[in-house]
Amino acid sequence: MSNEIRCDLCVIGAGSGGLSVAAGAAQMGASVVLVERGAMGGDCLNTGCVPSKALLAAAKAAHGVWKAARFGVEAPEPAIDHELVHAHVRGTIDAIAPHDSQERFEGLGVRVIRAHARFIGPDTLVADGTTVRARRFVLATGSRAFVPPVPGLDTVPFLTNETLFEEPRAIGHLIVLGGGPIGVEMAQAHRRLGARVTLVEKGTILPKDDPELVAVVRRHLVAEGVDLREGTGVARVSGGVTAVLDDGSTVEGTHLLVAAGRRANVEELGLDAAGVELAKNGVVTDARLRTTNRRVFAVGDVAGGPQFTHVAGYHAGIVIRNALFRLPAKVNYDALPWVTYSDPELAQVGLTEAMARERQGEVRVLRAPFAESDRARAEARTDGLVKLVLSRRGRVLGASIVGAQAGEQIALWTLAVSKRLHVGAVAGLTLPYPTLAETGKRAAGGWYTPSLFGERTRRLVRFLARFG
Ligand SMILES: Cc1cc2nc3c(=O)[nH]c(=O)nc-3n(C[C@H](O)[C@H](O)[C@H](O)COP(=O)(O)OP(=O)(O)OC[C@H]3O[C@@H](n4cnc5c(N)ncnc54)[C@H](O)[C@@H]3O)c2cc1C
Ligand SMILES: NC(=O)c1ccc[n+]([C@@H]2O[C@H](COP(=O)([O-])OP(=O)(O)OC[C@H]3O[C@@H](n4cnc5c(N)ncnc54)[C@H](O)[C@@H]3O)[C@@H](O)[C@H]2O)c1
Repeated sequence: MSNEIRCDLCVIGAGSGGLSVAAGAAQMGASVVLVERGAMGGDCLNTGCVPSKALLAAAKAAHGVWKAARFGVEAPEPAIDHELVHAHVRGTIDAIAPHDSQERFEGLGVRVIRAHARFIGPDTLVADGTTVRARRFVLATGSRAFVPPVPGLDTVPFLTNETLFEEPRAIGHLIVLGGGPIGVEMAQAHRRLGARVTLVEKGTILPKDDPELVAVVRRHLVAEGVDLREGTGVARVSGGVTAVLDDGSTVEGTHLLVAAGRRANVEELGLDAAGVELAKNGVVTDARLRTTNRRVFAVGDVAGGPQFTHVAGYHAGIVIRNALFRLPAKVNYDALPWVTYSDPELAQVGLTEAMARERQGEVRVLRAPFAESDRARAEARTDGLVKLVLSRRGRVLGASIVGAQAGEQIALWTLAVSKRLHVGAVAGLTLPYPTLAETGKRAAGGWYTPSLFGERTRRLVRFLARFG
């Protein structure tokens, strides 16, 4: 039976971006229709952030047992029950799912349609026989794993983020194709859970991060037994599963994980009919996240920018201001943080040293190692570094942290970058002792070291001492 709905806002995709737009708009009084063809919660909840972080937590627990002897705690070799690990991953998703559920959104007043959406005109789409006419649309259709044109890949079984977390059995030898955040996180997780792992990256791992800090992550991966092959791609695959690399070597594995980047979901959406133009990986958007059809906005992975859940949430705020309040809010990624949840974690906000030098020419770089942190020593987590990139006058342009809880520590520096603070704002803080965050303060203090402990200060102190 066909019917027609008119609404203020129609959101396509119930992932991180679409749910944030729908929840915000509905609670602000807009009439909202949300169309989702798959599971509510999208990639992040079902096949991305949540299961990967749950798996990493299990892997960290196993690693903790191996490391316990370092503290004088003798423990037998950890036995991994893969079905229980899988149950933990599933249980974590299930615990979060109600927040993203159809019931919750209907409770907020959102009309939810569980079907594939396709535009049939610039202001009309159809989903499961329902025609939706909306004042504004939000495209939040996300992305999926990019499968590179490697010869033989169409003949062998391979895993992606969509199937990896469904595997309840032990993996013998995992070959990971791609050394971005997915490849690195999943390589370490599986190694720690007992698999042999070979990670093949045609360039260098984590290329968007500062190489000086990436080196620390690399050292840990190798020390834990990940067979890291950088600078060589996978030339072809066959059987179940043999990978021949560009350098001529052969890797025999039991499973292959393809983690070679993402492709935006733009197919079969009727974007032609809507007048929405495609970009290289997603749709064309302006700084206000408007597509080439001014009624249609795009958020999250399909918008063609950085692909993170917190970016999708940030986009949602921009679109709500534009679409509901007609405010010309624009995206700005200057203070965008990101974290790779390897162990040690790797976190970045603002400019890396290389980016800052390219854009600003002269910059100051300050460093402090975790090895000088009393807390890091107590916890035997001394391998880490805080690196600050400052303008000539001391404004914080960027911060990079590798080490324990780097992802938590980057919050302070996100504030510093977004508020364009002088490094003295952090150097002057009193932070609780002993915390890892003190390392950041120590790095910041480096700005003052040359003048504070220099000859001029010494002369001044001696001079003032004469007055009693
Ligand atoms: C393994 C992995 C780990 C990750 N870890 C992190 C992390 O730790 N931190 C982080 O910030 N980011 C992480 N990400 C990235 C993060 O998951 C994405 O950036 C985020 O999910 C993007 O949200 P989105 O709303 O754009 O898309 P999605 O969450 O993918 O949602 C899109 C939704 O649209 C639906 N859809 C598509 N087409 C249609 C259609 N035609 N009709 C109806 N519905 C449609 C899909 O079914 C899907 O539910 C990770 C990603 C992966 C793969
Ligand atoms: N912690 C997090 O926030 C987190 C975690 C996972 C994913 N993500 C998001 O998901 C996105 C996708 O992650 P990803 O790791 O799939 O992609 P990516 O694009 O970041 O990395 C893919 C890597 O695969 C390599 N590669 C491509 N083809 C290859 C080949 N034939 N042989 C060898 N190497 C090859 C590329 O050189 C690249 O380094 C990330 O960019 C990130 O935005 C975020």
